[in-house]
Amino acid sequence: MTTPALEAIGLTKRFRGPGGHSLTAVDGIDLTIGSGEIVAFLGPNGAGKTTTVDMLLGLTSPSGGTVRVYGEAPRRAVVDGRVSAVMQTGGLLPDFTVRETIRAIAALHGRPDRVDTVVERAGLGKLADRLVQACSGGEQQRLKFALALVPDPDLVILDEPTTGMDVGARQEFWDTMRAHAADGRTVVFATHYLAEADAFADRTVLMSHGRIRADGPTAEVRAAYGGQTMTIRPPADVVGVDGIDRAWLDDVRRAVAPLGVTDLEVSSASLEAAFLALTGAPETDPGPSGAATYTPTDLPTVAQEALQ
Ligand SMILES: Nc1ncnc2c1ncn2[C@@H]1O[C@H](COP(=O)(O)OP(=O)(O)OP(=O)(O)O)[C@@H](O)[C@H]1O
Repeated sequence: MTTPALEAIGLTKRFRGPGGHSLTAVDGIDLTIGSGEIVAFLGPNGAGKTTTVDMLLGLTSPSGGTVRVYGEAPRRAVVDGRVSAVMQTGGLLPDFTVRETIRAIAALHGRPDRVDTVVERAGLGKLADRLVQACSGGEQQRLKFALALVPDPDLVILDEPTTGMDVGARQEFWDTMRAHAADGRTVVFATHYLAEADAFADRTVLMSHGRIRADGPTAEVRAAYGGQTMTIRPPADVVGVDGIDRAWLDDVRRAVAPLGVTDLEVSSASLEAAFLALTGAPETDPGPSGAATYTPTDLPTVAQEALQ
């Protein structure tokens, strides 16, 4: 059997919280990630993602449980260049250029041969001679990614890697990441962005309150927790400037079929629906767009049956 990239058993981290109370940030996580997987850790603020990542990298010691990276202690795997990370925090030297920064880190790793490859892989060719202080937040984030690639790691761990990037930069970043993963590398990233997990991860591990709430192929996590979504187009006379008439919507909740609804569409719910269902966040109000979306749990059984 091949050694997994990551294996955590009963991984736990407790902190001393305000007033001396113990706070369990990570609560007995079991997790195995194989080589070549792209895995998203998805969860709201305070779910325990960063604490988990810190333990996977040996930056903080678990209060309980074990973690192995390619069968080794995390610190050993980092020293051996098998794993590297792009973290939320961690500074860059503002007076260095992008290339000088990469050269310095490559020298530290004894890998000066990697500079050109890394500049190209991270798409930094045009920025190579720019001072770090003149780079945007997104460009600096990309530079951090480049630094993580210097030791040619088998596993890259990224904590909120696209923070500060606009939509275009985010897209470019993930294109780069895909190219990196294409030759069998393992990528694990923590994110708040549901769309990123949906678009880039084969597998999603959904965390809240320090526990894993769901773990599986991203499409399955979506299907299991998001169920299905029904989109309806109401008759024109019930749509006003303020949106769809509330009384009419109540009627729809009671019985969809007799009300002249057309263009009934049933589709897979978004990962967002899964996320909301799991984290217990309030449901969004149907906007004034003239169309309304409900999860089946909103609807009476009769309406759900009509959709089967
Ligand atoms: N050093 C620390 N001391 C005390 N409590 C901490 C410490 N680090 C994290 N925590 C607490 O542990 C919990 C989990 O935090 P963590 O940063 O792992 O969550 P997260 O999912 O990464 O959140 P975010 O998405 O906001 O980064 C939170 O309640 C946090 O306040």
